[in-house]
Amino acid sequence: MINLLLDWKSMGSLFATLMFIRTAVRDFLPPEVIQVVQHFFVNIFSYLQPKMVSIQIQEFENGYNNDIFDSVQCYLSDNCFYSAQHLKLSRLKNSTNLSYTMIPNQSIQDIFNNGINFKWSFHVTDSGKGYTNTKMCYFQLSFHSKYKQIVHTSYLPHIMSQAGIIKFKNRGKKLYSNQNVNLNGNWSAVAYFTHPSTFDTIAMDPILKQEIKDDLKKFINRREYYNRVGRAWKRGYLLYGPPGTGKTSLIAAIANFLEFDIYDLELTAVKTNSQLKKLLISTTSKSVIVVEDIDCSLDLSNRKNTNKSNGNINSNTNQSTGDIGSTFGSSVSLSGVLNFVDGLWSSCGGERLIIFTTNHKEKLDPALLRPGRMDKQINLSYCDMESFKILVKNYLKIEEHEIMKEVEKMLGLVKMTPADVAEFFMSCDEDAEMGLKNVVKEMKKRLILQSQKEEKKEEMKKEEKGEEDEDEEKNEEEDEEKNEEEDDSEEEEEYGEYVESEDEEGVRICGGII
Ligand SMILES: Nc1ncnc2c1ncn2[C@@H]1O[C@H](COP(=O)(O)OP(=O)(O)OP(=O)(O)O)[C@@H](O)[C@H]1O
Repeated sequence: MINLLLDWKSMGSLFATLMFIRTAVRDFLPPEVIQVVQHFFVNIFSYLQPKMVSIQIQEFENGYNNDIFDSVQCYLSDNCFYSAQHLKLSRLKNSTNLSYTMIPNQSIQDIFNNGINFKWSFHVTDSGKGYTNTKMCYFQLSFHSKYKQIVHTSYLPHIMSQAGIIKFKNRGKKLYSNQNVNLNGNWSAVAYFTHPSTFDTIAMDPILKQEIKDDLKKFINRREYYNRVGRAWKRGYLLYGPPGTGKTSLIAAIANFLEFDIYDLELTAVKTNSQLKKLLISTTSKSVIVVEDIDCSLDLSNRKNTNKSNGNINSNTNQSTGDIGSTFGSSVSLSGVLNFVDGLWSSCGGERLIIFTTNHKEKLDPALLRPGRMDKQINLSYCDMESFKILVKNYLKIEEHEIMKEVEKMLGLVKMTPADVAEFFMSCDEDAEMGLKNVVKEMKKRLILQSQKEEKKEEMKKEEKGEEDEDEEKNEEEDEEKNEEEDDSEEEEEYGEYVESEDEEGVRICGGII
């Protein structure tokens, strides 16, 4: 007790001394000296403090979804359970997976490479401009400046590749957007929503549309049939056509029609065949598995080479064989992909639709296209009048218009994708006349460009042909000269020099030696 009193007494006198020194310094030292001293202490403190770097990853960049944000979100959702204090628990429709997600202003630690500590925090602000709402979300990564290089070369790439896999597992209907992720101020890697695209909003040939719907209905009602014939209950679709013709929209329409979840398989993020296998087996029944831009995901045209070296393309026993994904830093082989399409998950039960998309069908290996792997190939092409009418009805809320006659004439001459047309209709605020006029204007512009291009091509062809003709003439002349020389020398050898004369019937008669 006495010691404590003594301590308090000494503390009191210490404070009194400090106050005295402070007053003395203020009163007697010139302000310039005080400033220098202050500066000195600030420098010392900042030097002693760890130098932290922070990186902000925003959900939207220039109005577009930021892929990195998406990946970080997926990565952290799988890692936040052990380190966050407040969590949100959710589960996808039709899924058995539980998912823990963070609440705004929470931070978590992520230990990388057995010891490097990274701090992640999640924030939602009202000031930013989101794509569909005014909330702006971002993740902040903080770390010591000495790890800058590691973050750039190892940690962020690690997150991206992990996210590719986690995303696949959890994505559900989140394939197309994460717009509703922020509506309640929380984030969730497994948030899903329904893409508004339906068969009614898709602009395509009505007969083809009906055919697809019938095919899908038949497929989902055939459990018994698939069981009886001993086949996996799956169906493979290939959607092909130029960009902007509605491949992604059709996938959403199919999923909505069947009420299936969608899994977006990013093949480039999958490292090995066995990983691919695990991912596919972990998909739930009643799902659509999508591999977009298959020609860009893997160099599938290499199959022939692979086949030669392997002898057996469908064997999946050797991981190193058919390692065509290696160019993309992944070792998923064509055999892995083909096995997957062939019904690797037949043991899982439940129906699955596998949809591949490509802008370049001609680049795909025939092995991937054969029936059984791709049961249905759907070509989505440029706008024809039928699909144009659907777009007019959906966007402009009209069925007929005088200008549509002009459009009909031009559609046969100019290539317009449904996405092009939709863009013009979107920007006219439902003013039908303005929308249609803008489309016609664009078509005329394209028509002029198209004819200019064709003229140029014609000219180039003519020039090339002219050069070729000249070359040919030259070659012919040279050949003739050569032949004549050869003939002369041959005959000279046999007969010596000869004279040439023609008889009455025009038959050439070679004279003998004169
Ligand atoms: N057939 C269509 N019917 C209705 N809207 C369409 C159609 N095609 C394109 N669109 C519109 O254009 C946008 C882009 O289309 P979408 O992404 O489906 O095309 P895509 O063929 O998948 O393109 P990409 O090959 O570049 O992925 C869609 O959001 C939709 O609004």
